[in-house]
Amino acid sequence: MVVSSPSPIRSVETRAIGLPIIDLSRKRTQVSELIVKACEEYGFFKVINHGVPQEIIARMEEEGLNFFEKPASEKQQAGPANPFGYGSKNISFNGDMGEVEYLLLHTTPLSISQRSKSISNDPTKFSCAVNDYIEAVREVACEILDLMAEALWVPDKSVFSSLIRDVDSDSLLRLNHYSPVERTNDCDTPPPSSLHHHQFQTNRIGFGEHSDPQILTILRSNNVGGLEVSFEDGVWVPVPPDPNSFYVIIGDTLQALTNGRFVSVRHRAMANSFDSRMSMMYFGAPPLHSWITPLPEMVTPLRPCIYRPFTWAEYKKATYSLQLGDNRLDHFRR
Ligand SMILES: C=C1C[C@]23C[C@@]1(O)CC[C@H]2[C@@]12CC[C@H](O)[C@@](C)(C(=O)O1)[C@H]2[C@@H]3C(=O)O
Ligand SMILES: O=C(O)CCC(=O)C(=O)O
Ligand SMILES: [Fe+2]
Repeated sequence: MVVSSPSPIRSVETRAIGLPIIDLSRKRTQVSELIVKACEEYGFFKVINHGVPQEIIARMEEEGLNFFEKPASEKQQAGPANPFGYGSKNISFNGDMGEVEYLLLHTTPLSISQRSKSISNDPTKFSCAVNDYIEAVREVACEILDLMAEALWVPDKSVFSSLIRDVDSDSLLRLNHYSPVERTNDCDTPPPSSLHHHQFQTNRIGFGEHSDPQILTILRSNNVGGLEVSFEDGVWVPVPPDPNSFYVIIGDTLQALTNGRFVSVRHRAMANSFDSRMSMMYFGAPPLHSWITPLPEMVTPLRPCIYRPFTWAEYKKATYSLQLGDNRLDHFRR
C-alpha cells in the first residue's frame, strides 16, 4: 500500500489515502486474490513488475510527444476525432470540454497503419511503436483478467481475456496531452508573502469525471500528476504519477459481467499550471457483437442478476448518446 501526497489547494476537497499496489511477480494465488479485493473495494489499482520492456514504453511515448509538439495546423490533419483521430478541448460530440488534446485510435494494425500517415512524418516507425505497445499492454491486460477469473473461481479462466484477445475486439488506444494551463488569479493584488506559491497554482479540469465504459483500462503516464479517483464518498483522491508502473481502471463492462461485484471507478484528470502531462491508455473492449451478461457464477439468490443482457455495440451507442459524466450502466439495470 502507498499513501499519496497531499494535493495543492483546490475548489473541491481531495484526500490522500492508500491505494492498492499489485506486484505481478509475486505468487500467483496471492496476486489473484489481491486483485479481486482491489476490484471489489476500489475498481482501481497500481501494477508493478509488469514485465513490459521500458524500450517499448519509451518508443510509444516518443511518438506521442513528437505528435503533440507539432504545430496545431499539422495536428489537425489527424482530426477531427469522429470518433478516431486528433481532438483538442472537445471531448466527443455532446458538448463535453476539457483542457486536453488527444489522439484516439482503434487498436487493429490495419487501422493504425492507415491513421499513421496523417499523424507522423515516419508512418512506419509510428505504426511499429504503437503496435508493439498495444501488443505488450494487451498481454498485461489479459494476464490480469485471467488472474481475476482464477480468484473468482470461474470455470473458464479465459472468460474475460478472450473478449479482448478476439481479432474483432473493439479495444482503443488513447494518448492524452495536458499542457500547462494559464494561472487565473481573480484579484490583481499579489499573494501575501506568507503563502507558499503552490497555493496559487490553478488546476483545471483536463478530462472530466467519468467511468470508462470498456472492460478495463491500462493507464501509463509520465511523471506529472493529475489523475484523481473517487470512491463511494465522492471525495477525490490524487493518484501519484509513476512512469514505471501501470494503473488499472475497472470499466463498466466488467462491472456488468461480475454482476456488480467489481466496481467501475469514477476518475478524472486535472491539468496544472506548471508541467505537461501525457497519459497513454489502452481500453480493452469486447467485439461489437459480444453479449454482455452477468456470469452465472456471479448470480446467487442473495445476489440476483442486476443487469439485463446487452451487446457491446448497444452499450457503446448508449455511451456516445450520453454526457461524459453520466452513469450509463444504470440504464441497463433490470
Ligand atoms: C463524452 C464522451 C467521450 C467518450 C464518449 C462519451 O460520449 C462518453 C464516454 C467517453 C469515453 C471515456 C473513456 C474513453 O476515453 C472513451 C474513448 C470511451 O470509450 O468513453 C471516451 C469517449 C470519447 O472520448 O470518445
Ligand atoms: O489522462 C488521464 O490520466 C485519464 C484520462 C481518462 O480517464 C480517459 O481518457 O478515459
Ligand atoms: Fe477514463
